[in-house]
Amino acid sequence: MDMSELETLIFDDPAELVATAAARFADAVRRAQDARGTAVVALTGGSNGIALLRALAADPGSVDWSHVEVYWGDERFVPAADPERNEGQAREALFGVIGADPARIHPMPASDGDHGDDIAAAARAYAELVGDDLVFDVHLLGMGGEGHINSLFPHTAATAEEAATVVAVEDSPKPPPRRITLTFPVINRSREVWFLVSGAEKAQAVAAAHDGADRADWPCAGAHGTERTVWFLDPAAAADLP
Ligand SMILES: O=C1O[C@H](COP(=O)(O)O)[C@@H](O)[C@H](O)[C@H]1O
Repeated sequence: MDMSELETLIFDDPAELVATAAARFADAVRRAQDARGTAVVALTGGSNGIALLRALAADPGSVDWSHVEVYWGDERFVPAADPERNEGQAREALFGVIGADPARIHPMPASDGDHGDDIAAAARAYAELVGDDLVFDVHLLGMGGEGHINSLFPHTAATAEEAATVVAVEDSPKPPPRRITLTFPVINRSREVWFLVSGAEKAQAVAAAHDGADRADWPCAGAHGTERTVWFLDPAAAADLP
């Protein structure tokens, strides 16, 4: 773990976890807007990441989305209409519901988009969009049982990346194999990094991250906010914590 403030919160169940994370997300956005005019966030896919967006859609007044710039931490490099896309799931859960301004929503390219099937060009284009100075107010993360976050899997070049902010992944161990992901250099300049994690199959990774494991073995151990790192857990995911 790093030196930024660490909070580990354990909720009775995933529904309570998501409801609290959504309320805190709305607060964090408001604070960022008060401080800087616009909030900048990175979203995640996965069960809790999409449930959080649904919770925000149920209370549309909680966030002024006209002053939020929305990016993604990772994406599956498949056609835009593929139901596996984090972006499509987010539109269905939230952005289509509230009629978000498309100019504020910055999805990662799809394999039938401007760059066609050229995943390297697509990753470069997203890196240009993110640039060298963008700082997320909140970067949401889901996590896999082997500790992957975004599409940063154990013992891969993407997880070891120290320079590029966005890379292409061609052989993800979790399907689909072709993905685009933000890397540690940009994740770790986020003000706040929030993990949304539930389920017994995640317990070992949660414990490894809290124990300061090597990010090559457990990528979740390498992500932290410059101001705050928050773990939103259910009891099953927290079961191996001391
Ligand atoms: O592959 C992915 O999985 C993680 C975690 O998903 P979950 O359903 O187990 O919570 C997700 O955060 C990531 O964005 C996605 O690409």
